[in-house]
Amino acid sequence: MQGIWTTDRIRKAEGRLLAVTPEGALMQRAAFGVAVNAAEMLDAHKGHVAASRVALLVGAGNNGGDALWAGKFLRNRGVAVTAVLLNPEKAHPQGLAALRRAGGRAVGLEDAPDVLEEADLVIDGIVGLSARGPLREGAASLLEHISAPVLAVDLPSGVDPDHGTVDGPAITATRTVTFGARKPLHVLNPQRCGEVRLIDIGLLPELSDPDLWQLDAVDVGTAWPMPGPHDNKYTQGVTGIAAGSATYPGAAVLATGSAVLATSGMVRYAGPAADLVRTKWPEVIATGSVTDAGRVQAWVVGPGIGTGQEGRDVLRHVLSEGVPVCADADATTLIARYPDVLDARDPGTPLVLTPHAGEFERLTGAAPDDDRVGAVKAAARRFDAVVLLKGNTTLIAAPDGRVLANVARGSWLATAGSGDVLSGLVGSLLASGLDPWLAAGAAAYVHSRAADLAARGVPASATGVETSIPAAIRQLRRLG
Ligand SMILES: NC(=O)C1=CN([C@@H]2O[C@H](COP(=O)(O)OP(=O)(O)OC[C@H]3O[C@@H](n4cnc5c(N)ncnc54)[C@H](O)[C@@H]3O)[C@@H](O)[C@H]2O)[C@@H](O)CC1
Ligand SMILES: [K+]
Repeated sequence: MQGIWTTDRIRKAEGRLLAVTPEGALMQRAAFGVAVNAAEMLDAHKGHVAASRVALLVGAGNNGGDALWAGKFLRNRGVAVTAVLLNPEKAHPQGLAALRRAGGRAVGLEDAPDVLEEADLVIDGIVGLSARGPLREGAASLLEHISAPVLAVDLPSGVDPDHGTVDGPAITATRTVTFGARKPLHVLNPQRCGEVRLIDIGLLPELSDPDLWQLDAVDVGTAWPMPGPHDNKYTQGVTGIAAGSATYPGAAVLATGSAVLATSGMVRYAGPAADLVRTKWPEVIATGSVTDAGRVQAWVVGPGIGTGQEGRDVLRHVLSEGVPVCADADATTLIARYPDVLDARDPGTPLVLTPHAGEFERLTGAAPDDDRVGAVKAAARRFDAVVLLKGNTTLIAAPDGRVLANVARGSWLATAGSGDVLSGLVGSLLASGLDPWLAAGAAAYVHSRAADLAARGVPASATGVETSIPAAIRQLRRLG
């Protein structure tokens, strides 16, 4: 699992590291990493490094210092480097001197439009860890002159480092090179950061207990249940699906199907769509009601069950069964409307809630604000549940404060029925006995990868996403 830390903690860790490192050494390491990435981008976009033109946008702090030193390293490779100094009196003195010694130029804001328009690559060193608010006037006026690829130093300037929010003019980077450890905006606003590359400057030993976690293919591949030689259909966990209604039988088919495809344990379905589910998934044991469904190791409840008395009874029944429950869609609305249904749940019974922003607002009384991480953590504590807040970056918080972020590569999952597929995945992993936080995180990961595989640049249906689940799991296994 990869860690992500807030800027306050990174700054403190940097302070400790700076105290035991020769002066300037960390900046040199960081800047060298920027220069290597710049050269790679020039090579990719122009086909050569020497004789290409790079514009540096240089702000008042060390972020600008990184850019100036990177410019010096690029000069050594024959690149024509021009620094645009946004605040000439405050530009990093050693960095500026080094760039000038290497034959680089420095200009003021008035010459910036021409420099930017001629550039093959722009390096954004306007502001880094100490950024507050959107770009100020001078820097903001330059945005319209940028047409070349942008390499952001540490973070795209103007984007809030801890929340990833943008309240005004901000840089959109093609690639971001960050130092020591990734910061929240890299996962909360991946669209602005482009591809994020991490340069090791020796900071990780100074950091512990990340504020956010991110799963990779190896983590998910390791966690994903694999039957052993002594397993049978029951020992791998039986998933129960309480979904669908006469009006929405499709939700039942989708949620059940994704549980069938996710692991090789057994799946039971209980609800009014039993006939349709049986026809589509003959391997499923389907019954008409949760009361005669038989034993399961986890329940998925909610997709398409409606928000009436019947749905409420179903929800109350599965919550009282003493096994982990993934409450999705209508179940979320029912919990918001009738919070006392949760009284049916034993305090020790794991619960996973999977709201989108609207359902989150219904559940908690407030839409997730700029601090999505804070909002989802508070909800997890309040409901004593794992809360999975859907979005382009899906956040998954556990009641003990751990938060996972899953970054989707595209937005193809914004399609009808996609949530039903996710809940089936969560349920099957809960049934296999996985820690509920990890189960929800691994499910979100495979869900988004299945969407990539199904879409490949064109819209994908929820059925298409579901059909791609085995391919997404196969990919994990290969990578893992
Ligand atoms: N401290 C360290 O050990 C290291 C720091 N490094 C670099 O140093 C950066 C942090 O440097 P600093 O703390 O000097 O701060 P920054 O360079 O992030 O910002 C400095 C100045 O920008 C101004 N500013 C804030 N918000 C602004 C906005 N929206 N528009 C325009 N100006 C704004 C601030 O008033 C401040 O004076 C990191 O992001 C990284 O790039 C690296 O060199 C690696 C080592
Ligand atoms: K920057």
